[in-house]
Amino acid sequence: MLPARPGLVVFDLDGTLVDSAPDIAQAVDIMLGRLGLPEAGEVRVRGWVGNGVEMLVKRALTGAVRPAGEPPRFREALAWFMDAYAEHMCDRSRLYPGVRDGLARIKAGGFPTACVTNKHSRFTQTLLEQLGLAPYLDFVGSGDQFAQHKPHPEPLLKTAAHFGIAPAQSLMVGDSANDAEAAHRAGFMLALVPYGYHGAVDLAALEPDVVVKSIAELPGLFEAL
Ligand SMILES: O=C(O)COP(=O)(O)O
Ligand SMILES: [Mg+2]
Repeated sequence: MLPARPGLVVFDLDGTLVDSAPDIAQAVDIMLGRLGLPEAGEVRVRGWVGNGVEMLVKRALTGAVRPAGEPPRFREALAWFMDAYAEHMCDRSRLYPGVRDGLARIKAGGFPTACVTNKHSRFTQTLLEQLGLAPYLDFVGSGDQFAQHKPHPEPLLKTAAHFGIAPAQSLMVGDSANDAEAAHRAGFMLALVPYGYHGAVDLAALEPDVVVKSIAELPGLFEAL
């Protein structure tokens, strides 16, 4: 259970609000095709999302989840990916069930809201607008807008400071080990969703305050506090 009623609710994007992997996978495969390399496919790409676009492209080029250094043709590959994803960002990406309803009720309840993602700012705002989420979010912070990515706590600490809310009064809602580590290091409360892109990680091992099956469960939890 959450230890306190949050004064700020911060949402992760990919894997928490939006199932973006089908379009990300398509753009990865377009990029690999341009380089004359075999396609990766959606199942593998799902395991590569969550650490920003540069890491995604390195993973796609090497097939390794923790690639060392910069693989050959990285810059060229990154440019191909950025172009392909910009063109196909919203072909098949969908909100997870309960997201719109949950966000609308949280906003109506007067809670300040933010989205903090490792996604590049070239894509974040457009995706939020195309999926109709922009009106529910008071602040959006993308991976390239902070010096450090999640799991580093900086994006969360800067976001809490932006609102003037103490980290201990702030809630991170995410799907991955990156979100959990960032939340713990920042001193945020943590809610996790069981879907998304956390691979085989056991959610309990990430020590969330609460696991919610959908974002629509959150407003009821807040009311109870
Ligand atoms: O890695 C990305 O591009 C985005 O990941 P996030 O929205 O889950 O932080
Ligand atoms: Mg995520």
